[in-house]
Amino acid sequence: MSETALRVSNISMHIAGLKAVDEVSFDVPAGKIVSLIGPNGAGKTTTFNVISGYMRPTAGEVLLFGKSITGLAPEQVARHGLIRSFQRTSVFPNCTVKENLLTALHLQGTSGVLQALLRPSGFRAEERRLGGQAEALMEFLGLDHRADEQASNLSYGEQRILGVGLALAAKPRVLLLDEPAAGLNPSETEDFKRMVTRICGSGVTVLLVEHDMHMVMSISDHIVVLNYGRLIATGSPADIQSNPEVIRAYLGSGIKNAQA
Ligand SMILES: Nc1ncnc2c1ncn2[C@@H]1O[C@H](COP(=O)(O)OP(=O)(O)OP(=O)(O)O)[C@@H](O)[C@H]1O
Repeated sequence: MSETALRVSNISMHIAGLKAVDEVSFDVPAGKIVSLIGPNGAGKTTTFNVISGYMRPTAGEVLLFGKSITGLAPEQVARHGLIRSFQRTSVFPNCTVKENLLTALHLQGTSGVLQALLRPSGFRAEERRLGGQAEALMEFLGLDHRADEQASNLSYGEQRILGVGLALAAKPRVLLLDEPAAGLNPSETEDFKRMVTRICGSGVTVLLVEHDMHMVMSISDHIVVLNYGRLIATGSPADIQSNPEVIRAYLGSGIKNAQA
């Protein structure tokens, strides 16, 4: 059996008297792609906010590889290896693709002004090391041919991929993706799906919130369904597609949308 990367244990998040998330528990196995789905207002974003430290849950616990990260600030959660990539693109528009990745890598690196002043050769070695990592990341993302392009000149799909690249620069063990396919055209969605599969293949566990049911059903190992803040089903894509409660609450219209 595979190790549990992320355990969400009985979390509740009450906001102004509303049970946005109500006693939700699920596991994300290491090395898998898990999708969190459900109708608008079901509590998906709130669950992401709790997991990634943007909200402290009213009750319950979040464990990352067995260690509690409940109530930690987002930067502390990130230091433990859980990184969240946001729905809106968050690239530096006036920098090139390579500069974007180098900036993100520098934030993880050890070089600093003091080190540069004290030991310029060490600083140069660090620059070379990060340059090599940026090249490898660009190749992994399929953006190597765009290395010197300003990020604002990339297509929307490429900008989303670069946004994920910035998250990957932090070397996550678990990556949370918030509606990665939103606004992407079908061919960009295919590119994105391939990249998510490659990310998972490289050993990073992926949890995503997504409304595009074609994407969810084709890439997920496991699906978690929320409705009105409560967990109503978990299972494989096949289990979920044939679950009457999920069809009633969500997939009835979701499948129609996905096929449109
Ligand atoms: N900061 C907040 N203040 C008040 N209500 C909130 C807040 N955040 C979430 N809610 C409410 O909590 C419930 C769950 O919202 P949430 O955004 O988590 O759902 P969702 O499943 O992500 O929806 P969507 O698919 O539309 O993004 C909703 O009823 C929402 O209105």
